[in-house]
Amino acid sequence: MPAEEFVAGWISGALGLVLGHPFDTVKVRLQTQTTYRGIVDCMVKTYRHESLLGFFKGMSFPIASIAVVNSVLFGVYSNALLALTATSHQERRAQPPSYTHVFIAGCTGGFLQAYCLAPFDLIKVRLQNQTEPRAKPGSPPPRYRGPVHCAASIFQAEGPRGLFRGAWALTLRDTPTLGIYFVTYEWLCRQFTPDGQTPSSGTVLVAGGFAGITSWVAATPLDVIKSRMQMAGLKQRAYRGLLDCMVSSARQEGLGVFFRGLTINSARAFPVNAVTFLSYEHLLLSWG
Ligand SMILES: C[N+](C)(C)CCCC[C@H](N)C(=O)O
Repeated sequence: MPAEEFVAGWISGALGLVLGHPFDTVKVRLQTQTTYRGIVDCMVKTYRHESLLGFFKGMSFPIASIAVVNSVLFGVYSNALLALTATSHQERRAQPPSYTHVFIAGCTGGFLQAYCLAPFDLIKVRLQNQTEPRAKPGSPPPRYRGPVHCAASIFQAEGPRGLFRGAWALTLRDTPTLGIYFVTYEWLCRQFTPDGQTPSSGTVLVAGGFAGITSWVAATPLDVIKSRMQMAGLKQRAYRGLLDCMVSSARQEGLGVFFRGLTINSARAFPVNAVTFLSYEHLLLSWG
């Protein structure tokens, strides 16, 4: 099983992640809290109360973990394509796989990465939603002191299953939308590249960026539900399941609730995925 794809996926995931984290924090807060009037309001309040550091809450952990998850995504994707089409990453420019194969491989990668991602994503969302300013004397300490403490507290209170809260919604979110992700990327690359040639860096940036946006647009409704189910059990109300969360969110807040965070998700998706694909392709090219 070729391993370079896993390593390239890890490095490129980490690079994309740092760039996207501030957007991600604003997104999670907008989706799960009702105190903000919009993106700008949330940014201003976060900056005022918590300084720039507020935007980077919960980042050290994703860097180590979500980057590994990205490596599962790209590694499984590439190896699934190898199994389906008997072509390696290098051979695929000359013999491009069909979009059906790309979609199936993307869904496979998406499905497997969702399981690795679930506990890390839960911890990220919980930490991002702690809006207390850092270490102010006299103020009550935040519930979680950091990622390890957060994981341990959830584990203690709810057992290992607690760490997989929202995992089902996450799997439903990621399986089809990562199929869409790779199909969009491949399709755009092929539009701007003469047959059999390697796409230029500019093409990879644009195709990666739009692949990220398309995939996130499709993923946003379930992203909202996922984040809410992950917060359930804390301040927020508890839901009986995914469907209950969907129905009661829509009843209370209208259908618009499913598009919360769409703008910020898209704004984040472009740079993150442009950089992820560019570094992924470059690393694989340079390793021959
Ligand atoms: C499938 N879904 C849209 C959720 C994610 C697709 C893009 C993944 C990328 N690591 C990012 O964070 O943007």
